[in-house]
Amino acid sequence: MNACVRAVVRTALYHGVEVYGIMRGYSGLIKGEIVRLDTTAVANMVQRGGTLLKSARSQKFTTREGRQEAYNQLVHHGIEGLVVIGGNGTFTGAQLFEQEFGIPTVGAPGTIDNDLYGTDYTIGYDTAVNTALEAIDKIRDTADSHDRAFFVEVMGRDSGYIAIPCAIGGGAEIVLVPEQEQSLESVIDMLQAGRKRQKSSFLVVVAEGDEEGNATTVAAKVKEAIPELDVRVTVIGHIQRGGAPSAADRLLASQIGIAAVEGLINGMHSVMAGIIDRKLVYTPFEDCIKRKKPLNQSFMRMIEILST
Ligand SMILES: Nc1ncnc2c1ncn2[C@@H]1O[C@H](COP(=O)(O)OP(=O)(O)OP(=O)(O)O)[C@@H](O)[C@H]1O
Ligand SMILES: O=P(O)(O)OC[C@H]1O[C@](O)(CO)[C@@H](O)[C@@H]1O
Repeated sequence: MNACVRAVVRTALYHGVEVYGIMRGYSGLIKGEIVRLDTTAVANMVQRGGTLLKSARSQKFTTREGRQEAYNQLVHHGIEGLVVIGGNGTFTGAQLFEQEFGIPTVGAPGTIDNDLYGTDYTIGYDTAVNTALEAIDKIRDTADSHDRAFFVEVMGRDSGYIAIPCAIGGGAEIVLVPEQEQSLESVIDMLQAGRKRQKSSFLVVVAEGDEEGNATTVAAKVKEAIPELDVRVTVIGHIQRGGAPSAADRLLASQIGIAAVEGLINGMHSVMAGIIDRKLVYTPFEDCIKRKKPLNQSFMRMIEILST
């Protein structure tokens, strides 16, 4: 996020536009936690994880009264346009806010989950995948030397975008994702088939939102069905949300930050800046919120082939 904030600030200043940072998202907007940002405020930030603006959820912004207070703060500070970084919820709020109060807003896709329509990748996703994969590589050493079956849970809320590259890159036998139904019986069958082929260790990547349950639940059910299997569970957790951003994320965040500000300056509003097939695109919030980014089915096939 920091790399995106930095790009937004520097682009605005480059075009002679005054820029303010709003602390803690809509919550800080309502409370007037608004600070003027100059170029030094974002110096030494491109390589840092997290966000200097902090992050918070705001129940109050979902109410008309809360949004009125937010608007009053913008008027008070003379702010005429907004760049919002976030996911579906952030854009839903921004769209409503713009409809009610006419403040032009451009969005930047900021979530590790990569589940946003209108961009191939979201800011933070590549870093999260690399972090999870690094952990999986280490887990594999134990799986291999101790002949164990590891069930590794990765983040992604209701999506399997993090799980899939982790499964392919981590050499997993099975991946469980919310977008695709896969019965527990089929998981058990695949593990049994592997055992018949004298396979001694297994890696199953489970997206946290999978229909069959989280990694702990799935592992317990598998253990019940195959008691001989030495089963372990690892939940990778919030380390996926932090750390220095990858090169790809720094580049993406910088491109999007520039595009968001230049979009606003050029009169765009209620759109999200994204990159599709390496090209900059602006997608209406309406589509980002309502449409689903389809899962690449060829990736699922790859896992099946590569685990043979
Ligand atoms: N229906 C809505 N109306 C008004 N504001 C909303 C609405 N939904 C969400 N928001 C505002 O947007 C904020 C961010 O939404 P949310 O918590 O869903 O995160 P997000 O942007 O989807 O990112 P992520 O879930 O990936 O962290 C909420 O705290 C809330 O203030
Ligand atoms: O830190 P919290 O509030 O528990 O949220 C965790 C969720 O946020 C994300 O990290 C990003 O949306 C999801 O992958 C995860 O389900």
